[in-house]
Amino acid sequence: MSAKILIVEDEFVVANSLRILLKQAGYRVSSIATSAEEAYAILQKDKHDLVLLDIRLNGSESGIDLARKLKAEHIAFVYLSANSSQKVLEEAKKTEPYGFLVKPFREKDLLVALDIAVYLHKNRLESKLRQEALLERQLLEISLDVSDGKQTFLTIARAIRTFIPFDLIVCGTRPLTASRFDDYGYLRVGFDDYQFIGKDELLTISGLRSDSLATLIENGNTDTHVATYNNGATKDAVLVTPLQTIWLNAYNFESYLVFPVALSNGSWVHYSFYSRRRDIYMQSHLAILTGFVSSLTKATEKLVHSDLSSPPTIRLSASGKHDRTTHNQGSIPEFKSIIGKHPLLLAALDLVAQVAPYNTSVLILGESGTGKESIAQAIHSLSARKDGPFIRVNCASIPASLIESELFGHEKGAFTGAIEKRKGKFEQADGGTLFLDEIGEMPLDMQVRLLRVLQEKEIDPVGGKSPRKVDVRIVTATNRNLEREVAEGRFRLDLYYRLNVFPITLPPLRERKSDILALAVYFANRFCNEFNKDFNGISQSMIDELQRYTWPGNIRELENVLERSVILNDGKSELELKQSLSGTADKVPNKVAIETLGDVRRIQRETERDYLISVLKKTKGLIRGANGAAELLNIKPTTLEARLAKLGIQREDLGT
Ligand SMILES: Nc1ncnc2c1ncn2[C@@H]1O[C@H](COP(=O)(O)OP(=O)(O)OP(=O)(O)O)[C@@H](O)[C@H]1O
Repeated sequence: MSAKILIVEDEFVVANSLRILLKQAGYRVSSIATSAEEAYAILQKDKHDLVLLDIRLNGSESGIDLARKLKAEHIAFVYLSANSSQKVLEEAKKTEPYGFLVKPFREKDLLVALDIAVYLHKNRLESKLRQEALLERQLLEISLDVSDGKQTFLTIARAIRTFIPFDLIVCGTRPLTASRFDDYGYLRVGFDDYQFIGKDELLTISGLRSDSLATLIENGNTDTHVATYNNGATKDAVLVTPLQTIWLNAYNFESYLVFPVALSNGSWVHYSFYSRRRDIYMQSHLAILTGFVSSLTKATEKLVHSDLSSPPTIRLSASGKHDRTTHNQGSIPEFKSIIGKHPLLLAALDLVAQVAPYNTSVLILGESGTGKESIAQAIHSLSARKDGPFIRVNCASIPASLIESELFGHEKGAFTGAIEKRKGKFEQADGGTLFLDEIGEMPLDMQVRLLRVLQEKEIDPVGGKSPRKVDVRIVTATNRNLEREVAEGRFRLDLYYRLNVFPITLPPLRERKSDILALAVYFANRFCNEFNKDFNGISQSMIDELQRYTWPGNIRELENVLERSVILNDGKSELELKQSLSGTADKVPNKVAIETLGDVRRIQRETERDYLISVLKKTKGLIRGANGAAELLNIKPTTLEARLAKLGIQREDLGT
């Protein structure tokens, strides 16, 4: 049956022509509402598949206000709007619309947008239902489990994490009194790595004495109700309790959400979620918790009746520090080569774990060198397709004239030079994953073909007579702002929405500087192993420099810097930088413009080249044997020769 649509538009002429257009295209238009209030009343009475929504409306509420309600109730909507200010567009984007049409639009644009909205809604709904079923099952399993209290709480935290992101989760019984302060929590310190925080730890971190904490609790108000707090957001002014202030300050949290659960004995347990990110908690998070309140209550009953004093799974070590459950990305081996614990990276990995098992298309966004390919690989390895092929295509590196046959294959004789039949990347990826890197570079005519393949799930090889079915999961990546590309006419809106079903954004390295040291040590170990050298640590001055730098080339640039440092190291001392990093403007006054990753690579190559030439000059060109350059650099002569060849260093360069 065709989709049923409600039009919310206060300009009669526009609304009426939309109605005619949609009817002609086979949609059912139930009615036209001119205000958000009227539309909401209609939607309460009658189920609709989609709402077409103007932003500016009659009445006190705007289309964006209505959209927030639609989002909470999982009703799909597409905005229709005349040119709006950047601020309005930002607000509209936060409501996660299923499409956006700017007036005046063409009939074709409208129909494509609706088609995609219906597709997206189906996908999002399916994935939401799957996730909810999983959470429900996990919570019920917890209520039947026999673990100790701390383990039970950790299991609850892990299950909820996918739905309610947090850096710290705390639970405690209420009403709260100083004599019965039993709040405790888990601080997330890795993908699946948590640190237990009880009263003692809270006192240590806050620098408070036990009696001051007691006074604070006795004299202060306590949290008594559901609340979301977003620092900086003035709209939701809530009273922050003294205890919450301690948690907020202890870890520099910016947002929190409190959710109370009523127990059968009349008492309450409060779950508090804290995050270092601003404005993260929304009504939709509370709606999720409310939806699970019955199974969460069962798990909580189990939690409060568990023996908290039984041997905890996570033990305190003699030093008072806590042993971690795992290192790196913990229980997921596919993440083991993804180093870092920054909340922005962990948030991205949560999304990866969430989407990987399904066939949903994923769009990975991030600057060059942020690890997009590594993430695409992890999505494949975590999916049921993991034994199938993982095929990568760099859309930027294939000439426009070859891209069609490269992707879809060709028959023998299809064009001059096609001397035999060739399978395209789609067919090669059959049963597996096709990773289309730098999708923003794909020519417009190929974008149409790609859209068709995504819709029909079949390909047309060049010169072929009939289409062939393919079973491929598509993961795409780009370092471009695709929305801007769409606005400037270089990327098709319909393809953008099709690919953007599940976006994952990777943070640039400068926004996760706390991961730099771990990454540097990881790369240092890797290259020392590769070049067969001992790793003697990284000098403090190099660490300081790495921390100060802004990393335009992100992790790839850091990897290159470490490779060079290891090559230039004698294997007996700490790694040094030898040459300062070149990206920070204030450090290199008259530097050449460094605008692309290519510039960074070129400078790195030149530095390494200069250094090797200076060493070769010292050894008078001698590479092998005693006092040869290889010995001075403590690398194998063959490795040095390979580097010299790669950098194009010849005898003439030594000036001898
Ligand atoms: N979190 C990480 N831990 C360890 N190594 C990483 C991590 N992220 C990326 N790398 C490494 O950094 C390098 C660059 O990563 P990758 O090629 O995945 O980036 P990219 O975003 O796809 O880059 P581009 O946009 O230029 O294609 C690779 O060698 C990868 O193995």
